Amino acid sequence: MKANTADAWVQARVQKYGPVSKLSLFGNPTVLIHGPAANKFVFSGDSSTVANQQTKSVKMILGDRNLLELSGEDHKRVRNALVPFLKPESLKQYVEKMDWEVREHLKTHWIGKQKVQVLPLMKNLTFNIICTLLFGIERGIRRDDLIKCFQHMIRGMWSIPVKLPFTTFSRAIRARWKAEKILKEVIEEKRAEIGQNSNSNPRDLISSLLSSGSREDEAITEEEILHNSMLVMVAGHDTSSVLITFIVRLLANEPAVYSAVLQEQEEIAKSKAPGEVLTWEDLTTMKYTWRVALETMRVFPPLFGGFRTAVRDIEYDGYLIPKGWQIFWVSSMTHMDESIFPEPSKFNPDRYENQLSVPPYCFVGFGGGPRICPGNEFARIETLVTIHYLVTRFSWKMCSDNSFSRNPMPSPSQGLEVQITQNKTIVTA
Ligand code: HEM
Repeated sequence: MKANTADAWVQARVQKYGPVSKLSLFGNPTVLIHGPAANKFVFSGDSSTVANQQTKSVKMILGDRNLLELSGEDHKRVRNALVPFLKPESLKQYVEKMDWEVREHLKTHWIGKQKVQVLPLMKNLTFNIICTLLFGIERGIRRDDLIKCFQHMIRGMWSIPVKLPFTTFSRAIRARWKAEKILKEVIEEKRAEIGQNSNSNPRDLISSLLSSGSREDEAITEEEILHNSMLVMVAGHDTSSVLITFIVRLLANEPAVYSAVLQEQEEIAKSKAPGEVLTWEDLTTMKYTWRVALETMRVFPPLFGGFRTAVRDIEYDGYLIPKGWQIFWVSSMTHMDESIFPEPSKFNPDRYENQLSVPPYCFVGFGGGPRICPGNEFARIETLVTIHYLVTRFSWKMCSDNSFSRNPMPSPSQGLEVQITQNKTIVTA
């Protein structure tokens, strides 16, 4: 994984052993499957066939009531509480806040600089966006403390769960308790606010969760709010920061795509008065830029794949998957299948001109079925707003080479160091 040999490794296995093969991963018997039918089988499987299962480290760090650990009715109930705030109708009103976060970030970290490292900066930006929009946590000591906690927690999620002092995992567990303490204070504050003004619409995800479910079968517990807040912070900022970073890398390597994105974004920038913010309507016109993002996700999916567990003996494609075995799905084999995406190595955003031309379960950057990423619209908005300000205000060229590793998210060499020049043509505010 680390040296980015994962795609080649999967391809070699499939060539040698065929579409279904068994192996041992993390000490567990595992079946590797791929392709649209496999994706459909994994994503649409119900809790009587496949269960979602994360590693022990992930479960201990995020808590056992987070969505990834839940199945059946429990999963449905918690997901139903989470989703309303992440729907386009709710997110529409937050474009202005997102716009403000991006401009503040650029003022602090890009303007006046000659070189920047894109990936760490994008992690900082997407974390701040989540804190403001989803958790209503203002800038300051509390937010800075949370960022530090989450950095340790994310490192620990991919480590071996050894609870000895000074291990990455132990540091992650200590950070997790500190993050939980901060989030508990935030929940108490939001609860008090709701108590004082029970008729107002929820302004962030925690308030929305606290206000959800008046019926007993809809209610979500405080523990579930905590564990899912931690999940959203991790799932939300790590993935989007990788996507934005790889778009920046791609735009440096593909001049024709860069010109087309710039033209689309300049049209919008020219229609604005100095300092005027982007609106939801502006985002709906950024069609080409979003196609570039989709194509970036096809070639460099932030999530390489994932795991499920067979709840009972299951027959798949003529093979028996025994109860308790891990099922490993990978996106790259489907995304690089030339019968679905002709000339798969060619970067071609026009593939998505007609969304219906991509058959179901073939583009799985956001997963599929009942566990499809509930943050996909949130990711779309933050990506488009960020790319708008980056291309209209800066030009860049890469300082580092084109290589990247996976740990397990794709991570460009030297965090993608780029040399930047500030554009003079568009008025900045
Ligand atoms: C480019 C950005 C993103 C990518 C590529 C991405 C990708 C994915 C994928 C592939 C899954 C399904 C995993 C599986 O079925 O095993 C998933 C699930 C999830 N994502 Fe995202 N995600 C992104 C952004 C976000 C954001 C911004 C949020 C929150 C605001 C979020 C929250 C979640 C949650 C909570 C789940 C678990 C859903 C469930 O189990 O029901 N993601 N994501």
